[in-house]
Amino acid sequence: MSRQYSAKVAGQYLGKPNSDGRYEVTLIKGDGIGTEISDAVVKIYKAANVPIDWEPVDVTPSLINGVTTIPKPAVDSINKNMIALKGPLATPIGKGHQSMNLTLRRTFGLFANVRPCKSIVGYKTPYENVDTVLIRENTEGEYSGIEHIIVPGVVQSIKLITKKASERVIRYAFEHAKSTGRHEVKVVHKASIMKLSDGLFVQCAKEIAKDYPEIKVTFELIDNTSLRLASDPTTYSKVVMVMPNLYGDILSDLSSGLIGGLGLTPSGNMGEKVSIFEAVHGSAPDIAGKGLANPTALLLSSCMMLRHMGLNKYADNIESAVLKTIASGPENRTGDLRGTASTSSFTEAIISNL
Ligand SMILES: NC(=O)C1=CN([C@@H]2O[C@H](COP(=O)(O)OP(=O)(O)OC[C@H]3O[C@@H](n4cnc5c(N)ncnc54)[C@H](O)[C@@H]3O)[C@@H](O)[C@H]2O)C=CC1
Ligand SMILES: O=C(O)CCC(=O)C(=O)O
Repeated sequence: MSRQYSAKVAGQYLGKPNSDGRYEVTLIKGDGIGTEISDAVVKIYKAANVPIDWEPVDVTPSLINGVTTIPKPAVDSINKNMIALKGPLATPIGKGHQSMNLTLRRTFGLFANVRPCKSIVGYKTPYENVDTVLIRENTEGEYSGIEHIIVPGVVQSIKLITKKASERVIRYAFEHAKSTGRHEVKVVHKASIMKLSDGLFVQCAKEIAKDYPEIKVTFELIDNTSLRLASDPTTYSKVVMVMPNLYGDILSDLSSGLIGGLGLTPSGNMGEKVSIFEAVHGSAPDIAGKGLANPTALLLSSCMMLRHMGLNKYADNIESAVLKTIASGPENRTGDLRGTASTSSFTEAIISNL
């Protein structure tokens, strides 16, 4: 029943267990539904006897010299453990501090955001056998945060694309394809319009592809990819998609919609030394505090994390229990999956299926 959500290709996990064979993992519970879904993960890990001790940290942002900054104890904990599980962090719209999600990715050089999306057996949607893998450049592009007011009523936002960041995420995508048996890397872009920025991304891919003659490389305009994903996602089943930041953000939400929504899709932010695993979704303020949140996406992200740490048997056990629970019927599913379960009754059902 294992779905093998794995992201083990970039920097290897260098953490070591203590003398009792246990690992320390930094836990950022997050905002909105973050506490509810993180508590579900902690409870399930305890029941599954996963040899992990959580180190919870606070990432409330502070502005130091006008720069959004992560509290030092959180930075120290992540640097020490080299691995973290993160709930969603809310970002104010059109004002306020910069995104802490992006700040974490930049601070720890988490250059590749791996977002797999696979149909859940037993939960029917109009799309069957979805099995996509999308890798999003995670440190620059449209999310560089370089914006100016030129004159009132005219603003400029700079999309920064560098050879260095493009090359490392594209190489990661080829390595990922190689290690997971996917035979094609599809570079998603809009170089017809952004001839220089996306053009550089495409050019880097053409160069790197020469090092991987066994992997086919193809190129597709982002608008075409959106159409084809919504028409027949199975054509992407043997493919690893790689793309600049914003495209990856949008296409991964679109992909979630194909299999039942944001409550289901995991991700891993991969760096050379540190990696942080989190759901694709945000803090869901519309359902926060109501016991309605689906913890599946964070749980599957944690399974990616366990496999990155080499703790595969625990990942398999938890993942199987989650999928079995969802397949067992609407009374054991949360409302986003047209079910009647609360976060806590869903969590108990998973525990009984471990
Ligand atoms: N990586 C992160 O931490 C991310 C954070 N955000 C932040 O989250 C906040 C809210 O953003 P939204 O646009 O509302 O997106 P969202 O992903 O929080 O919610 C979109 C819709 O999906 C539902 N949903 C999401 N996760 C769910 C879950 N686990 N179970 C059941 N339903 C779920 C929500 O109820 C809502 O209807 C914003 O402040 C945004 O900046 C958004 C995306 C990613
Ligand atoms: O911080 C945010 O709100 C954006 C995060 C984001 O782009 C994502 O995780 O998909």
